[in-house]
Amino acid sequence: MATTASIYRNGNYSKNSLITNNNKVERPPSVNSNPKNSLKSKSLRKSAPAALGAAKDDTGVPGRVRVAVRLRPRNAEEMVADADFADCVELQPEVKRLKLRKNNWDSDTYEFDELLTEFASQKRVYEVVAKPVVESVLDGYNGTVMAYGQTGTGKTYTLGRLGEEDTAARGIMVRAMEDILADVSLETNSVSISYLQLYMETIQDLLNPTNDNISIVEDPKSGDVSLPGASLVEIRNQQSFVELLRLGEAHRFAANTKLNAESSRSHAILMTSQML
Ligand SMILES: Nc1ncnc2c1ncn2[C@@H]1O[C@H](COP(=O)(O)OP(=O)(O)OP(=O)(O)O)[C@@H](O)[C@H]1O
Repeated sequence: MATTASIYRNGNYSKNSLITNNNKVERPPSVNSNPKNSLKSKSLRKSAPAALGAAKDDTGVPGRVRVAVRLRPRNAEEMVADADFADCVELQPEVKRLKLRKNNWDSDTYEFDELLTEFASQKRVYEVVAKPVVESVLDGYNGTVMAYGQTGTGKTYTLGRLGEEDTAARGIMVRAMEDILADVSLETNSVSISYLQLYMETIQDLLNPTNDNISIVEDPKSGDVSLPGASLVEIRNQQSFVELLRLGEAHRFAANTKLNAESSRSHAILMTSQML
């Protein structure tokens, strides 16, 4: 099970979106004090009458973190083992709740903004989770889409699939850039990306691997966080974007885990900026 969080915030001269693949973190990441370009913790709400009331009141509050959960289908190994997710997870899409069964007599229920079952298409996931953030970025706000979950739960699948053989499999990054490029004129605007990985406490440039210790700079006055050492590459068209993603992916640190033969092992961060 992977969760995705979407955040929208006001921006200044440029419009930025941040798409991250947050790997193997046991606890939600800490909340950044800077609202712009920030990675924020997901707001899992345990279902209780008061919490449900608060969630309804929250709807439409600008800048609120929205959290969706996606259940992936069983993989080949799980099929062979005849694993049954229903033993521990029950999705209740009509009320957007997920029940985690601890044992036969004890369970916890959580409420999400969106629940995506194993039958949810990549298109549906994009439209529910990321499209609103992309639209908000095109309106001049900063936005972040973050995937979070245990190894093998489908973060890379959800965000990073290029969908070259099967266009229906295109993930959030490819679909987001398609929508950005459909909206802007590259004759008058410029769209650029940085693509990075966070591994073993250092940030490496996936578009220029020799640049392997990028520092994080925080403006003491505004609290804005930036990575001045990261390559910023201008996008000419969708094809050039996909080529950069492929280049970056080739530089990503990967190794197998017990649960995923092609585990990414690092946090990937794609940043796009649109300059007016
Ligand atoms: N919704 C889905 N539909 C079909 N297959 C999926 C889905 N989600 C994930 N998978 C498959 O499950 C496997 C693990 O997915 P993925 O590599 O995206 O996990 P991950 O969370 O990025 O793992 P890691 O953190 O180890 O990098 C892959 O083979 C992927 O193709």
